[in-house]
Parts: sequence; C-alpha cells; structure tokens
Amino acid sequence: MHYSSILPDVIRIADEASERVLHIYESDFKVRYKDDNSPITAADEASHEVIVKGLRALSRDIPILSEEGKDIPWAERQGWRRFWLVDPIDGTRDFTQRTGEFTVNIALIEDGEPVMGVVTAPALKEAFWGVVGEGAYKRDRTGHVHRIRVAEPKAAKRVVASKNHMNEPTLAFIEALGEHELVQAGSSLKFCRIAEGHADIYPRLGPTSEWDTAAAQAVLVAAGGRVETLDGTPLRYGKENVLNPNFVAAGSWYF
Ligand SMILES: Nc1ncnc2c1ncn2[C@@H]1O[C@H](COP(=O)(O)O)[C@@H](OP(=O)(O)O)[C@H]1O
Ligand SMILES: [Mg+2]
Repeated sequence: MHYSSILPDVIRIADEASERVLHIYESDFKVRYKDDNSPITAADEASHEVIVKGLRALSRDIPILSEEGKDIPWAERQGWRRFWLVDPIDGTRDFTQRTGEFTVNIALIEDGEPVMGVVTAPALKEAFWGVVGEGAYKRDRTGHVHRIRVAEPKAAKRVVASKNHMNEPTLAFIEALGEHELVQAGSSLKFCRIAEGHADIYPRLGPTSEWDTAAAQAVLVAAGGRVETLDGTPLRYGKENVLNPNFVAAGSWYF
C-alpha cells in the first residue's frame, strides 16, 4: 500500500475531527466519567464519529480500533494484519482542564508496527504527521508545513513526562539522566515535541493503551526517533491486551 497517497485524506479526516472537537472545547461542555473513572465528553464521541466515517469511506476493508468504539474481541482482532488505531481525544483530562494540550490521533498499523500517523492539537492549531521511512512534518499555527527531525541532545537533557500521571519510578528515571530540564507537554504531544527537536526523552513508566501512543510513535519514528520497551524492543501493536508495557521514547542517541 502506498501510504503517502492516502496520507492527505487521513490529515483531512483528522482536521475535520479537530474542528468538531474545538467547537465543543469552546462551548460549555459537560464531563462524564466512564466505568474506569476516566473522563469523557461529547468531543470524544464527535471526534470518534467523524474519524470512523472518514476512514470507512477511505478504506472499506481496513478495520478500525478506537478508544471510543465498542470492544472488539481478540478472536476477531487476532486476524488483523493491518488496522487503523484511533484515539479520538488523547489527554481528555487536559481537555476538561482547558490546558489546550490534547490531541486527535490516527495511526495505521501493519504487522504490529505503526507505519503512518497523524496527530493534531486542535486548540494549539498544530498538526504532525509521518510515514515511517519517508519523513515527518509539522503544520504550525500559521498553516506553514515543514519537515521535522529529532535533535541531538545538549548536556542538559530536555525531559517530557506526564504531569497528570507522574510517579516514583518516572522521577527516579529522570534523576538518573543527570543534568536535565523538564519540558511541559500533555497527551501524545510529548512524542511530537521530541520529533520536532524541542525535547529529548519521554519516559513512560506507567499505564497507557495502544491508541494513546501509536500515531505519535509513527511521527517520532518517521522523524528519526525510537520508542522501546525497557527490554529494548520496539513498542508493538495489535496485542491481545491493549495496555502498553512501560516504554521510553527518544532520539537514537539514547538507545
Ligand atoms: N491507569 C491507566 N490505564 C490505562 N491508561 C491510562 C491510565 N492512566 C492514564 N492512562 C492513559 O494516559 C493518557 C493520558 O496521558 P498523559 O497523562 O500523558 O496526558 C490517557 O489518555 P486519554 O485522555 O485518551 O484517556 C490514558 O489513556
Ligand atoms: Mg488516550
């Protein structure tokens, strides 16, 4: 499959979802809580609908796994060689707290690997996309599109980590890096900040699900970075358990 030929359509679908999301973000929206106690709003649902409709029209034969879709049993998912992996809004907590640091995420997985990803940050008016092996791009708030690439770290490592989910193991990991500074970023933007050379490393020693990381991993890998579990294997997708193991995202200098 020629990913580059469908990429503009995937960006268009993410932009459509982002517009719906932003409209709700700027309204007086209500916050509800799912069974696992995580927040959800009408924006998560609207984004999910726009993305699923768009992807279905684009590729009738590629199945879709979305955080806000129904659970699909392993017996069915097991046979998927290629699928769309979607997080309609990553960083719902940032959305409800109105920090602007939330994203819309669409990834294409092939043989367990994210091969293409689009990440938009509707409130920041930024978008990132990448095709692994071809390159990664950022569209900034002025609409200007430019190629992005990971940076070589200077003496002080610029660390991005979750502020909503900070914990002892992450703090210990950061301390062990030596001289460092913290760069603030919510949701999957943490990977994108590394991809564009504004941060160096993102340790995630705590839970995430496959849809939280897939699209931004594709962007980072396309920009020359890597995302690996603590045993040094790339973070993979389409597992029976949708929870990710602990991982570190960084440029190749780290690995
Ligand atoms: N206990 C848990 N289990 C699974 N995922 C968790 C989790 N705690 C946090 N996350 C994930 O971490 C994401 C937020 O990351 P961060 O704190 O880095 O912004 C959430 O994304 P959603 O907002 O899409 O639910 C959620 O999926
Ligand atoms: Mg998420």
